[in-house]
Amino acid sequence: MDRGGVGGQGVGRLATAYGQAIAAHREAVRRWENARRALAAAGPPAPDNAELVAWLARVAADLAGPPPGAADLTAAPVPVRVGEATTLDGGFPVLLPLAGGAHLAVDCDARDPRVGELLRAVVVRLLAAAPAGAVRVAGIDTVAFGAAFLPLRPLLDAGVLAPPATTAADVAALLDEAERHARGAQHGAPADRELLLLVAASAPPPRELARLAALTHAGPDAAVCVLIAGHPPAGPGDAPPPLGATTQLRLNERYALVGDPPGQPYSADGSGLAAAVLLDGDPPAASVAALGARLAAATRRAEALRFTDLLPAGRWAESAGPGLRTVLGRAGREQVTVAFDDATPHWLVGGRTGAGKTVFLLDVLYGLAARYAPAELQLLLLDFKEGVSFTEFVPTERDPSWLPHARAVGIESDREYGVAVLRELRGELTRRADVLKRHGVTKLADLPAGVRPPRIVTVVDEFQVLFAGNDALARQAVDLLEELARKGRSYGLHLVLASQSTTGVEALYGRAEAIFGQFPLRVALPGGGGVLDPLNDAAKALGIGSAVVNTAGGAAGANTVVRFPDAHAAAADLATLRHELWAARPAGARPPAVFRGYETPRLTDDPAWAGLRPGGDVPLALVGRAVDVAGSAAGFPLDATPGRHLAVVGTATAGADVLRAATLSLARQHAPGTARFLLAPLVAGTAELAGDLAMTLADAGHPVERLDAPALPDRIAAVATPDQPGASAAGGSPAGPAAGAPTGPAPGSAATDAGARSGPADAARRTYLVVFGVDAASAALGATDPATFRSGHDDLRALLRQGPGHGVHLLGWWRGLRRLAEDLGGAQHRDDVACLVALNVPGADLGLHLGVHDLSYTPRAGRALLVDRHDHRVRLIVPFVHSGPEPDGGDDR
Ligand SMILES: Nc1ncnc2c1ncn2[C@@H]1O[C@H](COP(=O)(O)OP(=O)(O)OP(=O)(O)O)[C@@H](O)[C@H]1O
Repeated sequence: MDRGGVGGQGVGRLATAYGQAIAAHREAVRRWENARRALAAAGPPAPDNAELVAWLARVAADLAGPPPGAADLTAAPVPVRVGEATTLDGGFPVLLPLAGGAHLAVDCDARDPRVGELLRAVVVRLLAAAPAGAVRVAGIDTVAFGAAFLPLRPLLDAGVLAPPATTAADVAALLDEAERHARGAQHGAPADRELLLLVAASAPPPRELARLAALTHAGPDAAVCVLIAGHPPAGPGDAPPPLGATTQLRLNERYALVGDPPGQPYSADGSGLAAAVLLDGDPPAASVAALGARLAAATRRAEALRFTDLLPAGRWAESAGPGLRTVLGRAGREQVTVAFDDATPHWLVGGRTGAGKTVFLLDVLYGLAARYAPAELQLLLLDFKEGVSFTEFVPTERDPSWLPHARAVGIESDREYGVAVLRELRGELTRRADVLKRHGVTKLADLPAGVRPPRIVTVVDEFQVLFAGNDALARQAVDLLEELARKGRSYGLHLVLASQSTTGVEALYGRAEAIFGQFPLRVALPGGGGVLDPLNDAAKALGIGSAVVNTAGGAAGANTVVRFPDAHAAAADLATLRHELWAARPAGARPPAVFRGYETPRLTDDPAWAGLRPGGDVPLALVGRAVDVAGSAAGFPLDATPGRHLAVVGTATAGADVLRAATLSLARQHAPGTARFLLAPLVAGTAELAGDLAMTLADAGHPVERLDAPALPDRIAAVATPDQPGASAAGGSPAGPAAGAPTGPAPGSAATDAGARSGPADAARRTYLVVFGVDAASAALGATDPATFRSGHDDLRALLRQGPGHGVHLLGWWRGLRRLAEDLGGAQHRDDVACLVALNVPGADLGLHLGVHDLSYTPRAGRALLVDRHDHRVRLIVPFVHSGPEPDGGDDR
């Protein structure tokens, strides 16, 4: 049994001593030393034996070292038992160095049952030696279709063993993954390395074998350990690729012959261990099951991602100067950080509905808000769909807290709101460009900390809605988006565009590339592969709670699969954090401006209402809330210019509400007795509203008259021109209350008469003629006076042109554009009513009436278009509605 240089007698004694030592780990070193001393006493050891002694001593020391489950398999090889050597003096365990850059090859494949058993035993021992989660196993079995791995089923169930690769394509994909793993490990921090144990139960085809062989040369930093069976193959053929750092086993009928382990040879001449080895059999099924259960439990524990894991140790501790960063989740055991910076200034996020888009955004937004103070970060949050994505961040009756970074939040937004947000951002961009210029720098990051404005992250959920109309509004959105995407990077303006569908986005007038080329960071949630390159199908296999994060514009090969925690399931943590941040808000911080698409605003709830008081120069007729970022009140100043009248147009009954809001807001700007109101409820259903309105106005001390259609022409004639009797405001000898009028001139009106006659330009002396359904009076207005040949229409037109000059304004609701145009006397007179609120009027008709060819307006419930022909303002508004209790007129100031 004397094979090579290891002397049989000496080895026998050493082995016996070592065999006993291994049985009692803690005793190993001491006994080994005893054995060595005994050997030394017997004479100088042969050089070969000295090496064996050294190596076995180290093995023994190792065994006495880390307890099971604690070995670091990527730092250095660990001794793993493969069987028992038999000598004349008895047996001793054979331990081979594996992992830490050392590998194993067996010349027979797993069709020899001993090989399968050996591979499984080694897999189990390596897994048992390392901490849970530190080893991942991938199997290759192209010969027996994975049969070699069947007994390891509990490990498969535990998620530490991948389903074996059984076809050439599977093997190629597995090697791709292994090579990526190796590259990642080589560039990653040593502490984060996970060992990939590649187990080939048979040698793969030559190409793949060459790749497998290359991995054995990659060194310990690659964190790969290869166990390959069927190598080198028996029989003739091309020389197989040489393996690096590998212990080679050869099987004969009964035994295995063990080659020299890498770096720790048994022999001087490469002949290996001079003892036949009986390989270990399968590990007991119960042990495999127990190991699987232990690893599965540990994996569950390790993988339980909590929302709080995303948060930093301290709040608002980071500077946004170089960019914004937050932890999104984990890839394997590694934390994944995402950034808004020069490399990834904008993000594109895709995922089918229910894929976790809202959760993803909440994770990111709260993660950022916890890291950066509001002076470093602001948020504009815009959602186009029905849902609750961003309601978190705004105060409600139940929870008054808000996220202090949120500047504006749009919930179920209109496209117009979206464009308003983009316009606001462009304004910000221009302002920032000035600041940068003044400081002689080209990037926000280069500004001194004291003057550096916050970075602004704008999230647009379901952004494709912006382009849905293929109209002027869509074109504006595209223009704005392109400019912001292009320039935002330098100015600290970042965009997150999220969508459940990128179809329609292609129709970006050929500018999709120009826009999305500026979005290097792509996040594909389940069903969101559309944001990746067409050749990149990494999103196909995603489950809820994971995403492909790609920093190369979606290109294949730059994917990281990230798991992120379920923010919905951590509502209490979110609320705690929000309250904490809210409590820390800077003094004077204001809650975000909120636009809720479904809301029906009431005049008396609007902050502008509270600010109205008598004494201003030009009274303002408020009609609704603008669809803009600030949610400002929308209205018309009614000054002395000809044409300062209000026409509300459309059949929608909201027309009456708009007139009511305009009337009440005007009344609030007049001291009692300085304005009078002539109310003509001509449309069925408006009498009650006019009655209530009259009562409210009278309670506030304003003279009110009610008119019916027949009385209207005379009153119009009376107030149309300054020289008409009764033209002046505040009860200047009105014809008396019309039928059913509840009030006459208010008490005290006589006292104001003198003032009313003091001059037509006196803004404090006004008459407001409020007609609910001017079109209903067309017969009465059309009638001609047989003596003068003047019709009511002539007087109406005189009023429109001359009335404002002496304080008389018409507030009229027409139910059709044609009637309005007719009453005005044709298109050339359209400026005679300069203030228009269009309700359900087709956009094309409105454009025609106004002489504006590219007017984009789609009539819909709860929206109106405000047009002021004098200052060329056209904007979408949400008209004030009348519901609930009456306001209390002008007395509650
Ligand atoms: N990381 C996660 N882990 C576990 N469950 C998750 C995770 N992310 C999301 N979910 C679950 O998936 C469901 C859908 O999530 P979410 O509301 O974010 O989807 P969405 O894409 O915004 O849907 P929609 O577009 O229809 O509003 C929720 O029930 C949520 O709890």
